[in-house]
Amino acid sequence: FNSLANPRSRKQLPPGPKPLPIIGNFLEFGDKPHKSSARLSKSYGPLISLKLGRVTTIVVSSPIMAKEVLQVHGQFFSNRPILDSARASNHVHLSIISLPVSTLWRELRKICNVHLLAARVLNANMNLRHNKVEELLCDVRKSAEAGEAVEIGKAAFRASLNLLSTTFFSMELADTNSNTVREFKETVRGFIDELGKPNLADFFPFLRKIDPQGIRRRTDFHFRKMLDLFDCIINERLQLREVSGSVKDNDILDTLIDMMVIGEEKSAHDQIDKTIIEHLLLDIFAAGTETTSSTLEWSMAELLKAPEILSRAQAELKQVIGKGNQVKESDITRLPYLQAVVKETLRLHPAAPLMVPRKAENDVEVCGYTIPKDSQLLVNVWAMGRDPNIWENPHKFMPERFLKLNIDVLGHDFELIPFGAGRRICPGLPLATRMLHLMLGSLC
Ligand code: HEM
Repeated sequence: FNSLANPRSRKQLPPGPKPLPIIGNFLEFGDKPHKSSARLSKSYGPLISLKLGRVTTIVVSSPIMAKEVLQVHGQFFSNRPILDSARASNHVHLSIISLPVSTLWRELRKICNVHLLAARVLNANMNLRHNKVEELLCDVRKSAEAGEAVEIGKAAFRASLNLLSTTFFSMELADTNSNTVREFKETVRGFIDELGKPNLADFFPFLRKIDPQGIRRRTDFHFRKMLDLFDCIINERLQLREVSGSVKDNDILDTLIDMMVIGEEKSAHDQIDKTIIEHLLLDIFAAGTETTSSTLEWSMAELLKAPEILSRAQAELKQVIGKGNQVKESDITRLPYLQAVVKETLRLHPAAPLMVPRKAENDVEVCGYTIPKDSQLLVNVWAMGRDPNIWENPHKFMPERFLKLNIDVLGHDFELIPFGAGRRICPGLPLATRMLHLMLGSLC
């Protein structure tokens, strides 16, 4: 695997199926691209190239190759291709997800890492999440007492959204106005659905102007609604501050507003204004809700299919926390089996099976092949999680495997990277893992 072995002049694309004229390999790629590219990798190897319309797409599906592109050559794959839907509401120029590595992107990452999602901040607001989980349990109990089935997917989405909004806005959003909560949920769902649809304009850039499926237009509508909502929340808090003098909640919303005010005074964060904060919140809610709730839903589905695993998780909870006591985030480190259940869920059902696309900034030589400049790079996390060369009984849900393995999801162990790796690794990882363990432990 000497990535510099081949002379630069011999540009050789990684192997892959022959593309058809115009559509390229769209038919092979299909509507379950993580599964189809896993199948193709069996014939062509762990580094394959496909042509999707006009876009050269490289799919990586082994930990060694993932390390090559995300770590060894990470600096050339640190940006992302721009989805046409991200152009809605001018989001692309302010979005932490879409921005290339730049001063603004670094500033936004710093805000996330230091002010929003650092352990110190998450410890300070964990009681808010504990209260919200109690509400989830109340709803589930009520349904159980009435003999009604609980739709876990719906409950998980609601709970994830509530935990996220309570973390960022304290209690206000969820408590003051239930219409706002409902509208918020519908809007988040709306744009997540749009972002999940394959968009012809991304594969045939000349179609961008006409937005053939109307995805950018509808995304624009949802983005505007969300941005208006964040604007209202910020304005309400600013008014509250005016009424109560300098009294503050000292929560994340206050921190963000302080940054904005400092921004107006052009000191430390002189790039950060209200618009940027609103777009950052938009990304956080887009990236943090469906991912967390679908992972929780899969965990519950796997546990309900395997009662002996559920019993073992319950026994651990009973022993460590005591029956009837509330699970707290501070208990997670003492619950190795629960942690193993979450890892096993992320191995089999990563919320982003092909990670979030990256883009090659230059021609890059990897293991004797050339990944051409501007091609899109996908890392098949789903295929690596099910690779029999890496995992024993790869398709079986066996949390106990992680009790023996020293593997975590923090981006160092390339066989398990559900949150990505390298400089664009998911900044929400610390909050996502807290929410997942808290909700799953509580439901168990
Ligand atoms: C189970 C839950 C989650 C999973 C599996 C997940 C997974 C991912 C993945 C795979 C990436 C791309 C990483 C890369 O390119 O290396 C990502 C990026 C991102 N995630 Fe998450 N995520 C989750 C929850 C969250 C939460 C709760 C938040 C916010 C609080 C969040 C915010 C973000 C943001 C802002 C990015 C873009 C970072 C950038 O491009 O610089 N995620 N996530």
